[in-house]
Amino acid sequence: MTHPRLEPSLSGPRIVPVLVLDEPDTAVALAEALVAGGLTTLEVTLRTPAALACAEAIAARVPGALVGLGTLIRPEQFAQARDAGARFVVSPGLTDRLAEAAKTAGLPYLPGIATVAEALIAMEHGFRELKFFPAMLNGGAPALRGMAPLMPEIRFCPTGGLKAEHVKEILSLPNVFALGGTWLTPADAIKERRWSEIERLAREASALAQG
Ligand SMILES: O=C(O)C(=O)C[C@H](O)[C@H](O)COP(=O)(O)O
Repeated sequence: MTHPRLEPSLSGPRIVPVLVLDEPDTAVALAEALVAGGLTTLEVTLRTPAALACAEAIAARVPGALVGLGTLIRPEQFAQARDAGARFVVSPGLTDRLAEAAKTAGLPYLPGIATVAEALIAMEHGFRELKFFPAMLNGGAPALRGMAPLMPEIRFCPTGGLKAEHVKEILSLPNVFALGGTWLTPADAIKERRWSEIERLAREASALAQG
């Protein structure tokens, strides 16, 4: 059995800002800047105590944003993500217990893989959309190109070490449906509430992805 997919819900540029958030009002302002810059699919990482509240606030208050939760590393986090209104979920790696929790939650799920063997295990669980992580450490575009003929039904979202200069090459690969990263949301820009700078970074990334 295959799992529900994220790719059909994506709209606009195939770039997913990966967000580390501390407070819901700031999260909403940041998400508004990203959406204004054209990036509408947002991943809130479960790395901070306020992450669930931040994702919930974005889902409720930022029209046009498709919000997911990332960094799910424990099975119970899948139900928490669903209850917070997440439309997709992401993990840095995959275990049997995470796979079962993802199937129960029923949300589109991107399990992280770093090797061919891990991709095959994810396929055995029925997942066809995978996060390739950390992408640049594990070979970047050439590694993805190498995996394409082996498992043509797998669609990847690489993250980890990606910057604006990687966007064009990576999105041109046949087995990549999107890519993600934190480079669009520098921590100092968030801290100093420089929303126009974030909007500009988002607009530049959107143009690269569509060009
Ligand atoms: O595993 C998770 O859920 C993560 O949040 C990992 C992130 O996708 C990367 O850490 C991206 O981070 P950068 O390399 O700074 O772009």
